[in-house]
Amino acid sequence: MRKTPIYLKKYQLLIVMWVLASFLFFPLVFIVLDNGWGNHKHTLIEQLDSLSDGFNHDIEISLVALNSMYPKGLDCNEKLIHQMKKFDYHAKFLTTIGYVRDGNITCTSDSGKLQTPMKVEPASWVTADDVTVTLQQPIPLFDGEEKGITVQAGPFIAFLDYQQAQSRPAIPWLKYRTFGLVDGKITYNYGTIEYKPEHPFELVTGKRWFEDGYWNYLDCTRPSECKVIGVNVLSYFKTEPAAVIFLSSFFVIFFWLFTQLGLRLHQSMYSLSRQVFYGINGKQLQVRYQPIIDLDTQQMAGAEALCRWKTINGRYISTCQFVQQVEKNNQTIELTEAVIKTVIKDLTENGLLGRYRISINAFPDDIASGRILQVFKQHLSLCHFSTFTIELTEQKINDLPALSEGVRQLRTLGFKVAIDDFGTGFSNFDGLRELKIDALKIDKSFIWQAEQESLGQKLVEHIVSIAKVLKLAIVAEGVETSEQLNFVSSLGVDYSQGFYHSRPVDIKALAKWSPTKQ
Ligand SMILES: Nc1nc2c(ncn2[C@@H]2O[C@@H]3COP(=O)(O)O[C@H]4[C@@H](O)[C@H](n5cnc6c(=O)[nH]c(N)nc65)O[C@@H]4COP(=O)(O)O[C@H]3[C@H]2O)c(=O)[nH]1
Repeated sequence: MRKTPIYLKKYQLLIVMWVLASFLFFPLVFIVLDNGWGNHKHTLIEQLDSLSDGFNHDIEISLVALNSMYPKGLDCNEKLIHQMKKFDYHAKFLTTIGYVRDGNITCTSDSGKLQTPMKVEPASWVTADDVTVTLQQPIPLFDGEEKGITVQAGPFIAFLDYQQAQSRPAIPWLKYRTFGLVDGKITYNYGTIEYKPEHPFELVTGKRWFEDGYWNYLDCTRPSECKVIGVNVLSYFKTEPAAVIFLSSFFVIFFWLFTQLGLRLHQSMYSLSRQVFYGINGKQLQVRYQPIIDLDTQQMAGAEALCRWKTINGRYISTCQFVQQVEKNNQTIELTEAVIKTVIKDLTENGLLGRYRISINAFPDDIASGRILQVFKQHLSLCHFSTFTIELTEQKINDLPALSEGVRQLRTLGFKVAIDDFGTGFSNFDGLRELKIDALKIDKSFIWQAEQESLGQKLVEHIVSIAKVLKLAIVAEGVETSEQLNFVSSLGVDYSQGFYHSRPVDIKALAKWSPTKQ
């Protein structure tokens, strides 16, 4: 038996599809953002590089040049202060150059000779060229003092000019900041005002989406320096309506497509063909029994086993529709085996095995191939074979010689074989003779016409006379009224089956069934 697959409800499937759609849609948002600022990327990096070059250039020109001009240990004099002012004036990123003697700043380009020399704080880092960086160095400013980053080379110390290092970007949604690095620690930083990613060096993976409202890009290609460029996502979408239109159209298309796909999937998941494929099992398949009355004794001679099948939603569908689907799915033997197993179980549990003759519907091809016989041999002991009748519909006969052989084998082992719905298929004498069956079941459509004088009546009479010639037992199927019953009885029909006697019932009801109770 096949394992029942998971049947997702419509809303569950749609949720799965929408999650999938989001997985595909969000990369698109990244692509749009990436494209949006990608055009400006090179210009921006160039600008940042030139800022950085300018900054390094300032240090080089001012400090290194002053160093080569003035050795250590000088006293501050007018000439030195004047030189420092000159370099300070030309430097763009530096402000206030000072002279250090014995660990104290003794004069600066802004304040001249200091009344009280200012102590140089311990260096935060010393670079390979013996340049020291101090992060919290007090600096004399007007009457008071300010703390800032200083770079010291030799006796000269310079303060980073933050006014210069801060700028407003030309593109409102692009922000940037450059960080100087010594031994992996931040020294100076400059860039767009307000934009200071808190942990820029966690971004080493490259791009990370939505860090503090920015889509950040990290560029650490230069030694001792990293640039972080951020796209302000909200302001980008506010200023770029084309991107918004593009993304919203894609959003609608994506979700519409995936909704349609989900609905289609749901449809095929619940298709009759699939449900039948997995649904020939004890949960969905049941067997009902319709009594067959012996018209001589007026007693129940046996019953026909008729299957009932419900969908996974618990709705019963017409047996004919179900059987047709079983044939389309090539599951005929699977169905017959399931019915046979249920019938044997039902009969055994209710002490009816061997008490009544039970008719089982079978597909002619399964009889021809011997599969039916195999199934019976597998599930039932040989001594009970004679209490079963195998019914086959003449409409479905494909290979008459093979079927005759199958029928012969069944009968040899004790089964009775009957032709079901007789009159609706080939109904010819030669065929009947070749098959060597035991009984004929007259199709209900003829029985229903037989009440008044009609062609139907003549046909029933004709079928009965054929059956008698061939010495076959005759069953009238679909008997619904006393008139129909009287008519078939008067013709000498042996058995009657139909709603007049009983509708198909479950095994418990069959066990209690008696013709007088009806
Ligand atoms: N209106 C009316 N109907 C009556 C009356 N008496 C019996 N019937 C119905 O006629 C059908 C008789 O079975 P069938 O000719 O073998 O026709 C069966 C048989 O060909 C097929 N079938 C049913 N169960 C199985 C099965 O387990 N295996 C196979 N292979 N086919 C089956 O499906 C067909 C339809 O089965 P059901 O829907 O159960 O319909 C049953 C039964 O309920 C009556 O007085 N009035």
